[in-house]
Amino acid sequence: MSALLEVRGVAKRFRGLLAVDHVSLTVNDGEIFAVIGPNGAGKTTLFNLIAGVYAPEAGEIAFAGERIDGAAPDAICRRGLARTFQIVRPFPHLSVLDNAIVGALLHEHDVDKARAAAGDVLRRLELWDKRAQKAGSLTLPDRKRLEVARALATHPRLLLLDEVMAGLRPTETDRMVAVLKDLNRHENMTIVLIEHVMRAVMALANRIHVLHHGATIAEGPPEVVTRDPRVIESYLGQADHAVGALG
Ligand SMILES: Nc1ncnc2c1ncn2[C@@H]1O[C@H](COP(=O)(O)OP(=O)(O)OP(=O)(O)O)[C@@H](O)[C@H]1O
Repeated sequence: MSALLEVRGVAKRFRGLLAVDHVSLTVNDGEIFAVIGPNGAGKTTLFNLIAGVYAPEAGEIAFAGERIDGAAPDAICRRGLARTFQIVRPFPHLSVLDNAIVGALLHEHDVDKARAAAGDVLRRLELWDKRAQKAGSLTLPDRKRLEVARALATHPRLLLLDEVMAGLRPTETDRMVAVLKDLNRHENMTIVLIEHVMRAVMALANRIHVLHHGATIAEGPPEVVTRDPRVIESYLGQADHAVGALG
């Protein structure tokens, strides 16, 4: 397996607080890689560094062998690295289809082709029947799926998913897990997900990276990481997470 994303010793500080403390990780082509950790551990800030929202104060980030740290978010997205946001942000007054078209137009300047590509993505995410609905009127599970659809419409090689299971019921979580597994298996989509829903992490991830106070405390296959005493103490020991992880 070859490395698609390499993060080497990145750091980011907010007013003296080291939110990401010299973190390194490598995500291989075709892998599903999870980043977990307690609230405030630095997971979203790490995504923001990878996606170009912030430039790291230390370290380097390479995507497909080329440095991307310090590049603008749209330039990084154009290279094939798409992300969703923890707080879903579709354009509420646009239809579901138009939201997906906006994503597709990043690579495809022909509007008809962008529309066709957006339609493919909406069918895959089971949103085609709702294509004419305003995004703002969707239920939470549908908004979460639209967020993934918008990222996918940009035609990425790597998807960064920030808590796409949050607030979903178990059956809706299972649906999202099935969609992501299908994308990974049939499109060879590499996926990095931040996720608190351990049932989904265990069902999806090849490897898990654990952050605590901005720093890495463990990394490895799910069955190893979830037995690591430091991970149990800092994160999985919290009742909410233990149920899903160990049940
Ligand atoms: N823009 C910002 N300005 C100041 N502090 C910030 C900013 N963004 C994040 N932080 C702080 O950095 C730390 C890491 O936050 P971050 O959102 O990356 O954690 P997280 O692991 O994603 O948490 P959660 O699971 O709650 O989403 C926290 O202490 C947070 O308060």
